[in-house]
Amino acid sequence: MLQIKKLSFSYAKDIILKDINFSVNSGENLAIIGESGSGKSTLLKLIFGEYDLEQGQIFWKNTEILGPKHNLVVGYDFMKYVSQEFDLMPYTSVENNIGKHLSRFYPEEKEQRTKELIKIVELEDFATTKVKNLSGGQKQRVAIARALAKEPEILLLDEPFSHIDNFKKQSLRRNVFNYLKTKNISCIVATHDKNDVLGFADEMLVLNNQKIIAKDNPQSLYKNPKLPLIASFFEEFNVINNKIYYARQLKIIEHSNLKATVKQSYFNGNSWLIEAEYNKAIIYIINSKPVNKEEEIYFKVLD
Ligand SMILES: Nc1ncnc2c1ncn2[C@@H]1O[C@H](COP(=O)(O)OP(=O)(O)OP(=O)(O)O)[C@@H](O)[C@H]1O
Repeated sequence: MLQIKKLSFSYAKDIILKDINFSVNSGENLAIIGESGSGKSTLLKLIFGEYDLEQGQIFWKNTEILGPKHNLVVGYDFMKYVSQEFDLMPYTSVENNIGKHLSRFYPEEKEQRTKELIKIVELEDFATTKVKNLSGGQKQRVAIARALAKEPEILLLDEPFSHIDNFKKQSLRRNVFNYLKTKNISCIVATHDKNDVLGFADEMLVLNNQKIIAKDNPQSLYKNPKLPLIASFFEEFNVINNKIYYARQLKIIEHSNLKATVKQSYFNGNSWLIEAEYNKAIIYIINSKPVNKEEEIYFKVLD
């Protein structure tokens, strides 16, 4: 189990994280969300041992994770970290990057393991390509495969699919997260993308103003977002009478005492997002078809 106890950290004078406490079980997938600059990457780097803590402690099982003041080399064998920078060897092939840390004394196993990982990240066609000739998304996939090569006990992923196109994203998420579950590898994912969370994370932690403001499973946080910040991570939402409603919880009807004026309609695949003015504020409603600008509509709120 990973345990974070009373962690606080500042870069120079700016306090980034204050009194952070949480734990992650073996095999658990924890998603960390929060606005840009809320400290997600910093928290991952602290867990990896890249910086010294100002206060608090981090443990993986019985090992205390210590920063550079105490360790000549950053990091531990049981933990891997895929940063937003990837840190690959550009002039070396995909397969050599992935197999780099695997033992050369067992060439057959090394080759088999490398092949297995290349398949997980769907890079079979690029196995012998030099990394410098890959796209950003392909490099990101090499970095993920390399982190998995020696089967860590815990994996830290910073925006792991951010450079990967939408065609590949969903299948890669399934490959990687299912692989981690089968191997009982704990995983912490910092992300802006709800699709990295819904369907994969066991728990979700929300960072804001140096603190954890919510921690629960994604289903609960999605169904009952207590704060606009949490709702905004998932979908377009409205605050009506101090309650949060997703756009799909507002329904246009023939007549009601809630009247709004339409400002814009946006096609979003399954339906249309209607932007309208209600009580001098902008609200969003999901509708099956577009509505003309300046048309007056009535709506009801579904609980
Ligand atoms: N090496 C550093 N030195 C000083 N300040 C830093 C450093 N790295 C990050 N910061 C600051 O710390 C704060 C948190 O940054 P961090 O990268 O952890 O946020 P984040 O939530 O991961 O953001 P994003 O979602 O944009 O990646 C930001 O205000 C950032 O400017």
